Amino acid sequence: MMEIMSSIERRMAAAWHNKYVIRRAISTQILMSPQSLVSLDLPEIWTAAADNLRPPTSLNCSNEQDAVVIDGKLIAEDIRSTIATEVRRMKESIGKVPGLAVILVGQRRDSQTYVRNKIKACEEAGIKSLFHELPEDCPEDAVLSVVSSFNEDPTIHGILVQLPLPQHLDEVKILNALSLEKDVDGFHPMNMGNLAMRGREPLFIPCTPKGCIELLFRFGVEIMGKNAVVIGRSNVVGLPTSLLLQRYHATVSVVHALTNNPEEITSEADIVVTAAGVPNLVRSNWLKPGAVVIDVGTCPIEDPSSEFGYRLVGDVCHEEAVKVASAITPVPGGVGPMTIAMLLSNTLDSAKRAYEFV
Ligand SMILES: Nc1nc(=O)c2c([nH]1)NC[C@@H]1CN(c3ccc(C(=O)N[C@@H](CCC(=O)O)C(=O)O)cc3)C=[N+]21
Ligand SMILES: [Mg+2]
Repeated sequence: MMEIMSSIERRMAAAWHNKYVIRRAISTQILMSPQSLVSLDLPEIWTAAADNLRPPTSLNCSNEQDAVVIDGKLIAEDIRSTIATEVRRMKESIGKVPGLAVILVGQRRDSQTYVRNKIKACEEAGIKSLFHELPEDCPEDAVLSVVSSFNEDPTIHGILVQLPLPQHLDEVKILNALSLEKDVDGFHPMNMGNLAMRGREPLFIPCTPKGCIELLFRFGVEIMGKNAVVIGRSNVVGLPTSLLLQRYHATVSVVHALTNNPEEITSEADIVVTAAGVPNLVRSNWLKPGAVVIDVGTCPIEDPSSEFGYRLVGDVCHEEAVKVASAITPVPGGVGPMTIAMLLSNTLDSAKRAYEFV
């Protein structure tokens, strides 16, 4: 009994500590923390962050309080405005701008929305974008030839093949065809391999994982030595996120559809990143009090009241989780906008590399 009590006490203390650290981080805007994956001139970003980000109205540290809802949209806007400034500086000093090519095969409505958002974000940041649309039933050669023409185009520094591709196309073959230097999604096997291996650096970190880690950095969440659980093992989110968390010295477990006791494993985590695509998968009993929860799930569910006929929900039962977690990202308005900001960041980095512009 004694032991059980002290274990509960330890958890409560940890919960309180987490909330305290995060609230203090927000109140003093540790958003000023020198750590960032957006490789821009640090002093500039951090000044901009201090100006643009408003702290939440209540900074009480009491354990009864709901989790801080991490405003990914606001942080993404801040990053995008910093990128816009960099693009302007590049244009003024060398007369060049970064260029992104987006290839969309087929007519998926969600893909069309994401692609439109990406192109709009490029425009706002002063990044040139080229959009190439191909029909659902187009042959593989047609996609490969578009990829190869963008590979050759010196004004294009990033190429994005919107996933998922239609069934008849070989995704591995198409992603392999991208020039490594232009793989701003970071999905090329060479980039992924370099992300996985110690002592190596990938040219690009995949956008969604990079956005998740950036949110942790900006909220002053310590990663080193913490238990992190990643739910999902997809090539685009789960796998690279687990690798990235290991790079920052977390102890990482990956939970997936065939895991025996996912809630038990997840409830040990200080940091939970969930990318399963299953609405309401993560309930309050999955969470350790004070955990930081990054919800990557984007499941379109039918909603006749929305103008598009659907709306996006995450993997986390938000109403329950806010009562237990210390910080949580919403869907929409959390990781999604960060993904786009990181795509622009990778495209800018790529252009800087191509022109040797510092
Ligand atoms: N090659 C490739 N690269 C990708 O990065 C890629 C992809 N394929 N295929 C699909 C997924 C999904 N994805 C999202 C990007 C932005 C939002 C986003 O901005 N979401 C907004 C809401 C958007 C809305 O309301 O429709 C939000 O969460 O607030 C969501 C999802 C990128 N993906
Ligand atoms: Mg995804």
